Amino acid sequence: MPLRAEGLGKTFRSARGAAVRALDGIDLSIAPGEFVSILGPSGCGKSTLLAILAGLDKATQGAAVVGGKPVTAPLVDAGVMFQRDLLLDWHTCEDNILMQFKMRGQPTAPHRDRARELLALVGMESAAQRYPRELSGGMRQRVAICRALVHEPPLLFLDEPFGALDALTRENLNTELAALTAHSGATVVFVTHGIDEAVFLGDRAVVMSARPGRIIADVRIDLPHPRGAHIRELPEFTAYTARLRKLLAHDGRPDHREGVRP
Ligand SMILES: Nc1ncnc2c1ncn2[C@@H]1O[C@H](COP(=O)(O)OP(=O)(O)OP(=O)(O)O)[C@@H](O)[C@H]1O
Repeated sequence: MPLRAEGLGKTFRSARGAAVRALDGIDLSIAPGEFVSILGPSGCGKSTLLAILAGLDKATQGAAVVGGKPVTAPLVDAGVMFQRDLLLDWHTCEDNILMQFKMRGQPTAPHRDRARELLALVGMESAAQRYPRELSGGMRQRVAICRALVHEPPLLFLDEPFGALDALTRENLNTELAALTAHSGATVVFVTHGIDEAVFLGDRAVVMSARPGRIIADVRIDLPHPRGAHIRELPEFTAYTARLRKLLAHDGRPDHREGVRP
């Protein structure tokens, strides 16, 4: 499903009434099936942008448009995943996944096989009847991925889903997510602080400036699919990460410190 931000801006009112301009003039167009990573300094408005695109928050300027229609309410078809997995500790992993259907007032039985299939795809088949509290952080995020995908959403919004995990688990989950999203054909918006995972997963990496967040670069990641672990060994991979690191470090400005000795 195609997704657009048109001149999107957001100003918050702080508790004391001061204006906090989080986003300014965001224009972004995402094609169906595209995976777009969003990078930017802390507090630049990445989560706010994601929330507006998903219909969880409202823009104060411009609009989010999904499938040709302005977004005015939470997108019920979308899959979402956050840094905190938000699994319900009193339900089994399988029932957490099936919550997608319960929440929509739909029967869960027809989807039980699919839930198990997804768990197997992320190496968690033995966890179906276990409770989230018995699992490690990485295992919980695997269950959360299954929950975000089980209803086959045409859109997926991921806000730093692996931010709290160790580097190796994160790399493994990146590989699994690449395979799952390539297979599902979903349009994905992925907010991250991780330059490596932005490149590894993305068809594009969008870089935002410090607040108010504006788009300062939109880099097409021309790496082959399917994205397996070998991708990280390619010289092009390193070239992309170096380029993005530079853009983030300089916030899109020329390096004024060039030639300045410490
Ligand atoms: N409800 C709110 N009320 C007031 N200000 C807010 C609110 N939500 C976010 N902000 C402010 O808007 C700015 C953007 O926040 P946002 O969480 O979108 O940034 P971010 O890029 O996702 O940050 P991080 O990378 O640290 O998660 C921040 O300055 C934040 O303090």
